[in-house]
Amino acid sequence: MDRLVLASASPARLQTLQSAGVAVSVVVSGVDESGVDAPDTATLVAELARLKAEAVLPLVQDGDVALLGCDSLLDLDGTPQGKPASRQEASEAWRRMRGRSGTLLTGHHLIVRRGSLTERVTRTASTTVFFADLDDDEIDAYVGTGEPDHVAGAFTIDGLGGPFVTRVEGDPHTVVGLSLPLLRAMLRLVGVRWYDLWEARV
Ligand SMILES: Nc1nc2c(ncn2[C@H]2C[C@H](O)[C@@H](COP(=O)(O)OP(=O)(O)OP(=O)(O)O)O2)c(=O)[nH]1
Repeated sequence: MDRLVLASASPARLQTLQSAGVAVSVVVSGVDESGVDAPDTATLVAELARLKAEAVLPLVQDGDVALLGCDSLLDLDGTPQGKPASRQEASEAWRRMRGRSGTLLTGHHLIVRRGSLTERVTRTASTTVFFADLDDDEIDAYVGTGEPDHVAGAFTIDGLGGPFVTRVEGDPHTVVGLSLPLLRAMLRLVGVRWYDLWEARV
């Protein structure tokens, strides 16, 4: 196993893996997330991650493969928040979030196929995110950049939203959309060592 197939259109997930030296190919699942329901946010992100990875598996050519699907949502008071549907929704989300904390949950579904054996591992990582107490003008300015439109919970920790997150408790990569230490542990459960996936380095 010398490459990971990422079943995600997320530039943040791809960048996270590439920065960690992982040889990665992207096959976007195109899964419609809208109709999927679950009793809680942790279960929902795990199910969405599973749907994405399983949708891509048949698209990957035969042979051995390690394939990962992910999904991220912000849980605020038990309510899952994905990407805002509008600028208005992003503003309303920030008015709820400011000065408080929420839990960013990222589901991971790993499929490893070796010959006729296919193994699956699903795990969810959670990181608590503490938000600065933005005033209305800051919220309007940040929402106006358009960055919140594309990210779960309408914020980033590694982009324009950086100043608006005062601290995190847990793996920060989970917030960006893919927990590297969790993926390492998942791979190990199915006999893949992290360094097997490192891009050949000169
Ligand atoms: N760079 C960055 N991206 C973030 C952050 N928080 C959330 N995101 C992004 C990661 C994902 O691209 C997106 C969450 O949406 P999804 O989990 O549905 O993934 P996405 O629709 O991007 O692609 P996919 O459904 O996997 O094909 O939000 C952050 O702090 N930094």
